[in-house]
Amino acid sequence: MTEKKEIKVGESLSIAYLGPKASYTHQAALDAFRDESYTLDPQITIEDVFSAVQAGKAYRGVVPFENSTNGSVVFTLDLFADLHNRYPDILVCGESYIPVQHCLLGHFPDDKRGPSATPNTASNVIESPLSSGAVTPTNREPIPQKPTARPIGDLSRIRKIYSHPQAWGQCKIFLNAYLKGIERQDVSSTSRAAELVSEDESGTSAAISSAIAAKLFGLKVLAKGIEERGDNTTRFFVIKRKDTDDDRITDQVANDQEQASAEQWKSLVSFTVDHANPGALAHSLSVFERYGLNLTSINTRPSGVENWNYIFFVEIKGRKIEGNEDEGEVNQALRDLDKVCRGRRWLGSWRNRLRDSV
Ligand SMILES: O=C(O)C(=O)C[C@]1(C(=O)O)C=C[C@@H](O)C=C1
Repeated sequence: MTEKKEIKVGESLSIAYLGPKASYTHQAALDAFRDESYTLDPQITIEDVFSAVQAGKAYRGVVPFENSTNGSVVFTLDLFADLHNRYPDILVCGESYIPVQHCLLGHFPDDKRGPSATPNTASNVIESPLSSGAVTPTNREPIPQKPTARPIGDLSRIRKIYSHPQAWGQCKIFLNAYLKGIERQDVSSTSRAAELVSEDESGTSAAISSAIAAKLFGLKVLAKGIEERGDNTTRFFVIKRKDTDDDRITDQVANDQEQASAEQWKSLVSFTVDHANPGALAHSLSVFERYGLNLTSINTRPSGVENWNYIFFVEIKGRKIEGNEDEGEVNQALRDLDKVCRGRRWLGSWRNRLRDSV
């Protein structure tokens, strides 16, 4: 996806993304903003991306939203839930699908590293899933899955693995088979994990990250394609501030090209319901059916108001038309939703990119 923008001579627009360089979000940012007039600006956390866009320091932001194997990125959903009203002007204005092939990155034993780089003799280090019992049927897993990837190097010295929390769930089978019981540490991104391992003098840590990160941080690929599904894909959102000047231009151009194809668009809305009222959620969802709007995803997060109350995120096929609140199916559905839900927040419309990439 490539965004259009009004080009002002000499101006470089900043795109905030979850960094450091070589994160999957970096790849998504490169995919969405190919034009050289954009400057990609790595941030430490997903929240920093929201803050930079909300504060107007960044023209756009790129954040992970969901993974095809491991589901929603809850950090991002919580920022959209915005329980403390810190990001009132953030809207989604684009999406990007990036195939995610994870590698285990680390050091080979012959790397010149510190004295502690001695083999880990802990009995819980599994060298082969086939001989180790890791694929033995159990009550919990009667048909155990075998990892599709095998280590290229020796993993016996690894004592700690770093990665982004989303990655663990995408590589469960490999980790269970070859690195069961090894300490795992969550870090802010997979490329940050690679950076930390590159700084580890002992040579006994590893990262789940990308092959690009291996090159950037000078690490060895100890195993490749360790995700459990070959079609593993993460979806990223491009976010903007709702009052960004260039939107009018972007939307206008898009409008001319696609007047008749609301199907080509997706929209996100969040709402809360009165949990004491039976049917409150069903009534809220029925407004989309009423206007023939197909739902493409539903998520929930705790509402922050009361335990066991939720904020619902609904994604639909269709586009909100700005200006005239009574025009178009999405506008009408939102008007009806306001009558049945407790509170609602509009979170944007953007071009559907699913068919472009997978
Ligand atoms: O850590 C990164 O490299 C990211 O860009 C984040 C992220 C995510 O949050 O889903 C992106 C893609 C992968 O699914 C794993 C991690």
